[in-house]
Amino acid sequence: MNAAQKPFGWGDDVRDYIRTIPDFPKPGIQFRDVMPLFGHPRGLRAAVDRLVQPFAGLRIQHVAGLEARGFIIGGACAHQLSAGFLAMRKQGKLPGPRLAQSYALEYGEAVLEVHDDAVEAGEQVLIVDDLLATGGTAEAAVKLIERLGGEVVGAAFVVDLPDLGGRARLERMGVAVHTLCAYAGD
Ligand SMILES: O=P(O)(O)OC[C@H]1O[C@H](OP(=O)(O)OP(=O)(O)O)[C@H](O)[C@@H]1O
Ligand SMILES: Nc1ncnc2[nH]cnc12
Repeated sequence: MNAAQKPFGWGDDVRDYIRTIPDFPKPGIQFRDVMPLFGHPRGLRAAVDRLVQPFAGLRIQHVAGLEARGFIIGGACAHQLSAGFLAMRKQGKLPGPRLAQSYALEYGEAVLEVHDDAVEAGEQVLIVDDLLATGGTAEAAVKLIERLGGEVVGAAFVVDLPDLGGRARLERMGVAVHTLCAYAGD
């Protein structure tokens, strides 16, 4: 039985539906693949419900999803919170006037961009992504939202890799971090 066929119960650990692929995309990286969780009918529902739970009842105007897997789970969370969806895109994808922020990844470097009219001053934004590693991507998202005048109410991730320091890095910036599971020590 593969993960998509196994029934998902409310008490289940989301890790049972996340696959680890060694040495992807580079030797030494343990790639935590959330797609079996997102591909499971009740797994996706459980992930969304658990991610938005601490933020339900807040006045959130936008969920900012980080390209690319953050678009899947962030779009679903935006719908659940009756918020708009804000696309934080990799460089070169946005057609209109935009702000850019460069950052370092666990395995490379990149630039995140957002349209310069995507957030009104004072609007509250929740950041959502599949995984928090070094926190470089999420830190770039926080900086872009704040440069636009928005307020980051929190950042929610399915997976935390605490050994890579992302949670501590975001918390040092004053961001409330919510994660559903962690992989540490390997
Ligand atoms: O905390 P960090 O060290 O910044 O790493 C986390 C980011 O890395 C992955 O995205 P990736 O850049 O691989 O893009 P993808 O979703 O397009 O595959 C993941 O989806 C996060 O966005
Ligand atoms: N170990 C990892 N698994 C999946 N996505 C990642 N993004 C950064 N590090 C990752």
